[in-house]
Amino acid sequence: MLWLDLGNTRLKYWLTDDIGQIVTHDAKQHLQAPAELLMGLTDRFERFAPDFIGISSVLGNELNAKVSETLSRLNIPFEFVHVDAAHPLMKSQYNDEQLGCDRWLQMLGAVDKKKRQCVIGCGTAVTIDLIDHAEHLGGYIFPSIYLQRESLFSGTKQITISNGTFDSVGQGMTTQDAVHRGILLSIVGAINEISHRHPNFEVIMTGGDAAIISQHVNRPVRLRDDLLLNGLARYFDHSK
Ligand SMILES: Nc1ncnc2c1ncn2[C@@H]1O[C@H](COP(=O)(O)OP(=O)(O)O)[C@@H](O)[C@H]1O
Ligand SMILES: CC(C)(COP(=O)(O)O)[C@@H](O)C(=O)NCCC(=O)O
Ligand SMILES: [K+]
Repeated sequence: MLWLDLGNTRLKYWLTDDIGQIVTHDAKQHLQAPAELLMGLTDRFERFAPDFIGISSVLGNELNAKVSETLSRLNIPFEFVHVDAAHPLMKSQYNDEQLGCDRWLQMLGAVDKKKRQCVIGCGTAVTIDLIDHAEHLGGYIFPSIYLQRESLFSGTKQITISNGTFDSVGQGMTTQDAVHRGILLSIVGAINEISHRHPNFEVIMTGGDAAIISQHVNRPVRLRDDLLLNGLARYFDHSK
C-alpha cells in the first residue's frame, strides 16, 4: 500500500507491505505544488507496485484535482479520505464538513474507547482535540510557531525577520528572544491550560514541531509519529 498525507507544508508518504510494516517513508516540503512533487516520486512508487493508494489531504479541491490527475497515470486505484463523524471507532460532535481530515485521522489513529485523550497535532497549524471514550468533544486551532512569527514580522515595523530558535519560555531581554519565547509560551501555555482543565486526559502529540513544543509541557506527553498513518490504515480497513 501507498499512504499519502498532504499537509499545508509537507507531503509525507509511507509504503507498507502485506502485513502493514513500513518499507520506506519520507516527508518533503511541497511548496504548494504537491502534484509536481508527486510526479517526481512516481518512479519510486512504481518500483514498489502498491495495489492501493490511500490519501489524506487538507489542500482543497483545486490541488486535490491536480494530485488525482498525477496519480491517475500510475494505474493504481486511489482514494481520498472523507471525514465520517459517525465512524464506528469514533463519534464526533464537530462540524464534519469542516473538520480537517488530517486532524480527524490523527484522532482515529490514536482513539482508544477505554481512555480520555487529548490529541495535539503540531504542523502548519497546531490543533488540540479532546476525545472522551471514543467521542470527539471538539478542539482548538492555533497558528504554528512559524506562522505566528511570520505574522509579527509582516504586521510590525520594528520586529524584523530573524532566525532565532524556539527553545525557551522564560522572559526575553532582546526583541529576538521576546518574540520566540512569547510565541512558544502561547502554544505551551495553551496546552498546559487545557491539560489543567482536563487532568484525566492522556496527552498525545504528533507532527513536525511536536518535539520542540513537548519539552515545555508540564505533563507527561506521549510523542507518536505514526498517528496519521495508523488512522489511514484504520479508515481503509473499515471502508472496505
Ligand atoms: N525538513 C523539514 N522541512 C520543513 N519543515 C520541517 C522539517 N522538519 C521539521 N519541520 C517542521 O515541521 C512543521 C510542519 O509539520 P508537518 O507535520 O509536516 O505539517 P503539515 O502537516 O502542516 O505539512 C514545520 O513547521 C517545520 O517546523
Ligand atoms: C487545522 C488544519 C489547518 C491543520 O493542518 P496542518 O497543520 O496539518 O497542515 C487542517 O486540519 C484544516 O485545514 N482543517 C480545516 C478546519 C478545521 O479542522 O476545522
Ligand atoms: K487556509
